[in-house]
Amino acid sequence: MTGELSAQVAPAELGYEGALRPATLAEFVGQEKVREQMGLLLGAAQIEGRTPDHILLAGPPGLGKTTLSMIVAAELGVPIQQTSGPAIQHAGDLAAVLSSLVPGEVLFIDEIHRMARSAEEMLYLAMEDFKVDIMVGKGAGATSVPLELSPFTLVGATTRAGLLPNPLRDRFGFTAHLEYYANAELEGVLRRAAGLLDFPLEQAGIAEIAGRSRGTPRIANRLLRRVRDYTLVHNTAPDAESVNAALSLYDVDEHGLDRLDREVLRIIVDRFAGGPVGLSTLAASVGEEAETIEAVVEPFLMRAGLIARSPRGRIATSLGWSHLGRTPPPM
Ligand SMILES: Nc1ncnc2c1ncn2[C@@H]1O[C@H](COP(=O)(O)OP(=O)(O)OP(=O)(O)O)[C@@H](O)[C@H]1O
Repeated sequence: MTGELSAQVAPAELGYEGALRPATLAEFVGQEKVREQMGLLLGAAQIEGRTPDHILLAGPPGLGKTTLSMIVAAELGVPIQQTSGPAIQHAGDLAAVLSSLVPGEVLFIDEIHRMARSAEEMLYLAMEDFKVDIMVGKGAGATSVPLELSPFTLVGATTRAGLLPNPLRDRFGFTAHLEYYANAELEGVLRRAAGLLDFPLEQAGIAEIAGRSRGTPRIANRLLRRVRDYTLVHNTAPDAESVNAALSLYDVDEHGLDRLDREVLRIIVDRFAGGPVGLSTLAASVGEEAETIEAVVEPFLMRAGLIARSPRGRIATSLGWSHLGRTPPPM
């Protein structure tokens, strides 16, 4: 353990998300291509008795990046240390984590695009040669002392692969692009989770939740839990009717839009006459971080065809207008 910067992950991680995390590649539902690519990468490394190439996981939140990093460690039978870009403010923070790694260990850096620039530069050498140069002293008397590291596998996760500097991106031997899950895959995620929770939700209910989960397993699992709460408290059957009642109580509409999504859409339509609206104006209007709007809300609304991006900002499509029950202005 290296203080607050990283946390050793106990195998039986507690909590709802932890309990539902698949532990092996075989249990990981969907993302066929990524699973196959990853399986090859890990298999070849194991045959040759070396650490695999460093892995970059790119994609929107909640699609399984943290889960995959743990699977990499579990499949290789090695420990994992987790940290995140924002926790690495200085090169020294990174040096402390790197020097504590045991041979073969997986280092998971979430939101790697938010790491300090000085640390990024240290990481280049560490990834390539398992070495870092530590600066000792200040000013004219400062010298750099090389430090050998244990061989390790870096698993970086980012929602913004485009923000990574090229030299860093190039040092990952494999980039997995995680895509939103198809409804059939989400049904698989939900069936697995319902089984683990001992909740006999019928197929129509599973399909209903999948359709409202925005292609995201984390959301699917969260909605499943709300539905389970509902059936427990109201003593109703684990069926589609309970799903509809529970999800309307939690303001998740039939397309999976939640309160924030609808608010963003409503502001574009009502306050800005359909747009265009710039990201920062939009974020300020709904009182949310621009990053949340950009990484979570927008991709979903765009995928659903409710908004579009123009060079001057976001605009509501005619589908977006009609989703709110408004008539789009004539073109
Ligand atoms: N392919 C999958 N099969 C089954 N469950 C999954 C899958 N992917 C994700 N999950 C579940 O979804 C939840 C969220 O996954 P995870 O935390 O790995 O997402 P993430 O992409 O790392 O998100 P973030 O970037 O926000 O941390 C976990 O509870 C995990 O069990």
